[in-house]
Amino acid sequence: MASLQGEALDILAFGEPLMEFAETERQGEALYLPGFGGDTSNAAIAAARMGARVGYFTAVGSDAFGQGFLDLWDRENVDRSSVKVMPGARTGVYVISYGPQGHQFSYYRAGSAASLVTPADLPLDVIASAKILHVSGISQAISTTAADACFAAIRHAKAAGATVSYDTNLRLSLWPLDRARAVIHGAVALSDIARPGLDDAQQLTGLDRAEDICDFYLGLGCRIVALTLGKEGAMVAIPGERQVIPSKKVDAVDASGAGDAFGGAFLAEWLRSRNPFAAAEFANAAAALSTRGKGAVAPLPRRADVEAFLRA
Ligand SMILES: O=C(O)C(=O)C[C@H](O)[C@H](O)COP(=O)(O)O
Repeated sequence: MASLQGEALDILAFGEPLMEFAETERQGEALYLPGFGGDTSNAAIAAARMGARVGYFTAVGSDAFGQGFLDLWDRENVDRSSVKVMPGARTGVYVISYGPQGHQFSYYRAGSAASLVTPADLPLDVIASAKILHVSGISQAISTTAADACFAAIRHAKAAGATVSYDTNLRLSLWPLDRARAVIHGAVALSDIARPGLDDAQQLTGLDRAEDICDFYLGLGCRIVALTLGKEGAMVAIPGERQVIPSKKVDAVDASGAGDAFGGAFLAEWLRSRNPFAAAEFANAAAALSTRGKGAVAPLPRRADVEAFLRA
């Protein structure tokens, strides 16, 4: 399904999709499992699997991986009618490898189609009609034109009365910390929902404690902070109230994409209940279930899986 037939979107996400190759082994030989990644695309699919009406904006190359994404979004009920296909450009790629510290990402994305997006490419009508615009630090790290396009999209969404959600997703192999901090915090200050992860936020803010980090992002002007704490769950803060929402235990295989599973499920559930604490409990369950298989998208649960898990 290329378009949700003119229905207004709950969520429009904007960023870079990346073809994924996740390291595995068969009979002692290294093997790379193909899959799909890219933080905002992962979050879009996670939200669509939870029943939200979701669209995605980016540019893909006129190559096999770009076509693979168009087909994926169609299968996942993600409206991709505003996605640009750039002739002669390539779709980015990343490899996930696993070591004692968990997963590591290697990128093959410089000059990718998504990094060539400029503010002039933005689908302004779609942005203005969605309830939530979701972007991330990675959406802004990939190029200066993409960073500018994110700022322009955020301002356009705000002017139309939409909610802006921002996942800080710090990737120091894409940009240095000082520039990342300036851009990410500039954008978070324009956003309503901040979605940092603890490790990223400690580097970005120089603060150690989750409570102080939540206060910092509320101080930038966000209405809701949903700070993920890895295995500990999440801390959710709104002005005047803060709660730790403990994680759900599962036998985890791979945490790649767990932050995006949380983010997509959080937005989908928050739109239904407008209760950020309940949304975080739901999102914790979705994130836990997403760690039971390798790769970012394939193991993402559906709403029925999350509800059954929460009842069990
Ligand atoms: O690194 C990038 O640029 C990507 O988009 C690749 C991955 O798909 C996400 O980074 C996964 O994100 P997490 O949920 O934080 O594990």
